[in-house]
Parts: sequence; structure tokens; C-alpha cells
Amino acid sequence: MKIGVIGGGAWGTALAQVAARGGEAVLLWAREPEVVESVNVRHQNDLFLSGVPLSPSIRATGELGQLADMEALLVVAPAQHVRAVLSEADIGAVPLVLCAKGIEAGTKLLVGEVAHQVAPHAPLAVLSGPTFAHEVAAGKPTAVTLACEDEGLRTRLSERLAGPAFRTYGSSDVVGAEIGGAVKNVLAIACGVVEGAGLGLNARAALIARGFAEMTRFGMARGAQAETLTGLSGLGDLVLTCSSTNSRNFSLGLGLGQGRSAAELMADRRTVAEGAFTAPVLRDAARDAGVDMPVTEAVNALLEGAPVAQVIEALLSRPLREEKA
Ligand SMILES: NC(=O)C1=CN([C@@H]2O[C@H](COP(=O)(O)OP(=O)(O)OC[C@H]3O[C@@H](n4cnc5c(N)ncnc54)[C@H](O)[C@@H]3O)[C@@H](O)[C@H]2O)C=CC1
Ligand SMILES: O=C(CO)COP(=O)(O)O
Repeated sequence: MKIGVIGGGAWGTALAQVAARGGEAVLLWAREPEVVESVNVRHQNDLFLSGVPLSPSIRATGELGQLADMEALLVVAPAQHVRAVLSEADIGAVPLVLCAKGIEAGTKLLVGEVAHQVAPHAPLAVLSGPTFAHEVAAGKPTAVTLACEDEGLRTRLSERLAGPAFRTYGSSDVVGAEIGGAVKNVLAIACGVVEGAGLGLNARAALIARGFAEMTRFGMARGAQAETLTGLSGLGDLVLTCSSTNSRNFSLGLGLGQGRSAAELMADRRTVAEGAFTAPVLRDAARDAGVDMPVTEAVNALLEGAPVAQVIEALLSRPLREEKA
């Protein structure tokens, strides 16, 4: 199966490395000419994944048209840009494996729903889970959810992408796999705030558990299966991203917790903290669906500039309630 990758950021590059195992040819589309040059000439991605030697069988291109004869495309542009990039490419009926984590601003659509609008004939799969790009590219053990309604395609994709240190777990729950990844980014910002404001490890654990209850409420309202949310793409990724400054979302929250403004923290950054874009649209989608998401509301307040102490006070003074989700 000839694999193309759309998006030459850290994750697209790491996934190209996964797909290139054993010397398989992989074509990587990158927006930045310097990434194309760096991958083709030095077999590295100096801009987004520095220090990782890449397989020479990865070839980069700046032309989407060159992806025309691929048999599957991994879509790894940031969520807010997937519509534009897919609209420019000629997708036809080529299977798309969606790897971005987010919800589209304005439309409130999941990435899979966006892809279906732009490329209605393309079969869709979602690859998501606890996956820091550097670790995957370095061949460290990683496990992901690979969700696709078509069992045959799911098996073919799994066989093509899985390897000794990259385990895929199949699922038919495409929506559930997407929701975990999108929501955890917002919750990771909250965990970073807890760290930055010095609120302690008890508070962080409580936030992960109550955040997971939020993810579950929202997921169930959108038709996700509970077992997907407790799996790699939900709870698994939530735990990873809420535990480490390697996460861009956690790091953004850390800065907010230290009293810095979102505008200052987001200025001039080349890498993407998806949670900052997902937070307002997730809040709006949750309100539309009548789903209570207090942590998501708090993250939005902080991104909009509310003082940390005030937001924490508001969260802690909510009426006491039963624990069930
Ligand atoms: N980095 C990671 O460890 C992981 C990232 N992801 C997800 O993968 C997606 C891509 O993230 P990364 O590869 O980490 O990105 P990155 O932060 O390494 O790089 C930014 C990416 O955004 C692209 N970009 C910026 N402006 C754009 C525009 N106007 N149109 C199209 N593309 C544009 C850049 O070309 C570049 O590929 C995100 O949804 C992220 O949540 C998922 C799992 C792991
Ligand atoms: O999605 C990720 C790990 O699974 C990467 O997290 P960040 O985008 O917060 O760095």
C-alpha cells in the first residue's frame, strides 16, 4: 500500500517514519519549502522534528498533486487547516487516515466530518492515541487506536502501519476515537495551569478524573462508545498529555497558570497547541448539546484573560454533586 502523508509537522514526519519502516517508499507533503529541502537533502526535519534521523525512503514534496497515485493518505495538517488542504488536493476515493486532533471552528465539525464534506467518496479512518512524535520517530514503544468502520480497510491499514514498537488496536468507533483526541488537548491546558499555579498533584489527579467525566459526557452525546473513551485515544492520551511539559497544550497551560497571557504565549509560535483552538468550539458545541463541561469553560475563561485565582475559585465553589459522569 503506497502511503502519502499530508502535513510535514512533527507528527506527520513521525508517521512518515513509521510508514517507511523496512525501506517502504513514503511521500510526505509539507507546506514549508525548507521542510521539503531538509527531508530530501539531509533526511531530517530541522524545523519540526529536529535531531531525529529519518529514513531515506521518505521523499518530501511541496506539491499536493504528486500525491495522486497514493493508495492511502495520512492527514496530519492541524485540525483548523484540514478543510483547506484537502480541498486543494484531489482526493477522489483514496482512503484517508485522519491524525489531527481538534474540532473545526465555526462549523463545530470533527475532522472526519470535515473530510467527508470535502472528499465524500473517500473511506475514512482515524489514528489516535498517546503519541509524542519524538518518541514515535525514535522507535520507542507506542500503541494507538486505529478506527475505521470498514473492517477490511482497517485490517489493511493496521498491517501496513503496525510494527514491533508501534501497535495498532482496531476499532469501528471513528467518532469516539476523534473525540478523545480533541477533548484531551483542552484538558491538558487545564492540567498545565494546575502545574503553573502550583496547585499540587492531588489537584492534577482530580482534574484528570473530572476532565475524563467531561470527555465521557460530551463523547456519549456525540455518539461515541464508552470503551473507546476509556481506551488509548481517550483516557490513554489524556493521561499522557496531562503529565508532561513535552505536550504543547500542557506547556501553554503552564504559562497561563504562571499568569502569562494567551496572546503572549501563542505569539510567534510555529508549533500548534490545538487545545487553544478547540476550547471555544468545544465549549459552544457542549452548550448546544446541553452537556456540562466546567473544566472546558474554565480553560476558555483563562484563554480569554480571566485571572487564574478567580477561575480556580469559580471551579472549586461549584455546588457539590454526585460523582457519576
Ligand atoms: N506532535 C505530536 O506529538 C502529535 C500531534 N498530533 C496532531 O497532529 C496535528 C499536526 O500537529 P504537528 O505535526 O505536531 O504540528 P507541528 O506543531 O509540529 O507543526 C505545525 C504544522 O502546522 C502546519 N501549518 C501551519 N499553518 C498551516 C496552514 N495555514 N495550512 C496548513 N498547515 C499549516 C505546518 O505546516 C506544520 O505542519 C495536530 O492536530 C496535532 O494535535 C497528534 C499526535 C501527536
Ligand atoms: O497529541 C499529542 C500526544 O498524543 C501531542 O500533544 P501536544 O499537542 O499537547 O503536544
